[in-house]
Amino acid sequence: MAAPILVVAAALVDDLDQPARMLAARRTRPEALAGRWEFPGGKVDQGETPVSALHRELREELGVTAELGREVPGPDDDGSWPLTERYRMRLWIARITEGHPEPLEDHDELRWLSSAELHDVDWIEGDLPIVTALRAHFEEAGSTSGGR
Ligand SMILES: Nc1nc2c([nH]c(=O)n2[C@H]2C[C@H](O)[C@@H](COP(=O)(O)OP(=O)(O)OP(=O)(O)O)O2)c(=O)[nH]1
Repeated sequence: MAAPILVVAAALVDDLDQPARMLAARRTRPEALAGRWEFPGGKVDQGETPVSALHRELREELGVTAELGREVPGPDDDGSWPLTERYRMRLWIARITEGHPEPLEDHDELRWLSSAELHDVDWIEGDLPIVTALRAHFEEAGSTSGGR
């Protein structure tokens, strides 16, 4: 079987070091995924690096520029998260530096979720372990912020 296709995405947060809120996006297509929530991003095109693909996707989908923080490593050898048999995903924590996010392409709604709300939306199945990992990261960041 062919190697799974690489998707790149961002966990956009309000603050890279002390994240309190993260942006989730609701998909409009394909039909099987419409209405499910995900991390903004998309496939890496031929000739693109994963990081340049991610900047392009954020610009196209949300109309924003972002600075990337650390990558959230998944269990695969290349640091990716398995999504399905067809796709694997690398994910970076990121912060918007220019623009106000709008659901320009592929999404019809955006929501900023607090750490306690991270599981309140209907995530695409393959994203659930990532959301759980991020929640632990948010809580850890919160507990080291001196209760701020
Ligand atoms: N962007 C993104 N895709 C995800 C996530 N979780 C998940 O299973 N996927 C799947 C959905 C899609 O089948 C695939 C990514 O495809 P996409 O449709 O976002 O990629 P793209 O923007 O390059 O799409 P296209 O122009 O080629 O249609 O990965 C996620 O959190 N974010």
